[in-house]
Amino acid sequence: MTDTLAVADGLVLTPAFDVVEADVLVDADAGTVIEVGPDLAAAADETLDAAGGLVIPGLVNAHCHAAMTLLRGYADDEPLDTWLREHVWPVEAALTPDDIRAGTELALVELIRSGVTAFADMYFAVEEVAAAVEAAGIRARLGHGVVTVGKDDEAARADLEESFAVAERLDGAADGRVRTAVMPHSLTTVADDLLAETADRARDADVPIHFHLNETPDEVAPIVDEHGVRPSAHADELGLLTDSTFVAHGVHTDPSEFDVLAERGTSVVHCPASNMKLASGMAPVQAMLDAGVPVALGTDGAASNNDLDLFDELRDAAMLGKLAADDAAAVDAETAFRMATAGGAEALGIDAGRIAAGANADLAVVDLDAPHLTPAHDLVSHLVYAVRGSDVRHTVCDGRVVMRDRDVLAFDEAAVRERAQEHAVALVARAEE
Ligand SMILES: N[C@@H](CCSC[C@H]1O[C@@H](n2cnc3c(=O)[nH]cnc32)[C@H](O)[C@@H]1O)C(=O)O
Ligand SMILES: [Zn+2]
Repeated sequence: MTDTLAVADGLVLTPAFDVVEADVLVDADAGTVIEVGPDLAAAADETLDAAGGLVIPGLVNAHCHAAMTLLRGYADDEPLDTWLREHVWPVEAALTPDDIRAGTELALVELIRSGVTAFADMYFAVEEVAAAVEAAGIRARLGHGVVTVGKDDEAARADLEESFAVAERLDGAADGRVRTAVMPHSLTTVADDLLAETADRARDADVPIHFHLNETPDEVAPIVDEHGVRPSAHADELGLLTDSTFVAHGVHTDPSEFDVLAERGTSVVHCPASNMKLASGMAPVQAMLDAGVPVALGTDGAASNNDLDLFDELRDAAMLGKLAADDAAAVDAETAFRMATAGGAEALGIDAGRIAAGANADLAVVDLDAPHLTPAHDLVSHLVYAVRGSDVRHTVCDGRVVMRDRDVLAFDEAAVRERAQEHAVALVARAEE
């Protein structure tokens, strides 16, 4: 007999962006939605109370460095280049796998609490990240970040090989909830010959590629100077852009690049908070969407955000998108919400982002009973402009409840926080020795 779960008595956001009163009946074994409709709770084995709430597809955080929660608030108010080279990288050099486990568990608690059911992560000690994801019960596209600048040939080669080894070893882990990608850090931090090799081998192994693209002007000028083409064209010449590739940021991207990205079907993951905090710039999100570029949403790491609440990102994306386009109609609520759901699913190459019969049962229940969500003229507007991560009451992934009444089931939250705090303090002390 199948094990069923009913998300009962709430409102449900449909794929057409209508809000209906319905129960969601889930096959907990298969991890899929059986039916969306009235009065489905009576026959279910287990019920999740959604009364007073809105059931939404689980959010997808399509660009993250989860373990960087350990560096939250460690080095603020610096531009990308100094922030990375003078502050972040020296501390990261002292990271241990245990640190990464502790930081990732903290990130997972934060992600699940704000209704995220899938995320992409670029970091190292990816075994630890995968083990934490397996325990947490959500989905992820994981990869080892490769940086070759400043390394000798042997160290650079080892980093690249690790990226492919991780992608092969961990793909399909956690009952298929963990998928992988190869993740060269960016076009300016990985040598060209290794980028070309990455593209070739990724195609042969059928593994997606994820990297940072055009985050700052410093990532554009050297490529234009050396190769005479924009970075997206250069990436395309190297063979890096396919429909399974997804790139982070795309801030300093011009219309010729929109065409390349759209033609290849490469998704851009917009990270508005990180882009504002590091003063990287405003991504031309509406223009990219108009040109047919698939756009998703991400937080980036907690050290440049400084939290992992994707509802903040929704609001920031809508706001910054208007400013960038000089148009209040740009990046409207529905557009922003699609980026954080179906857009993220497309970027990660997973089936998610909608609540409908047959779809993966990845969803969250948002409490609507709050002063900042009153009155309720338009709930899609609320999701983007007014809901906070802390409004999420339950999170379900793959048909299983991962948070019930704000209690993340896989972890003892107090212990996770304490462990992260201890690891963060010891890490910084070691790095600054
Ligand atoms: N194996 C590499 C590590 C790369 S992981 C991915 C890297 O991206 C860094 N990172 C985090 N946020 C950003 C960003 O916004 N832009 C570029 N890099 C970032 C992060 O600190 C981490 O070092 C090594 O040996 O250094
Ligand atoms: Zn990043």
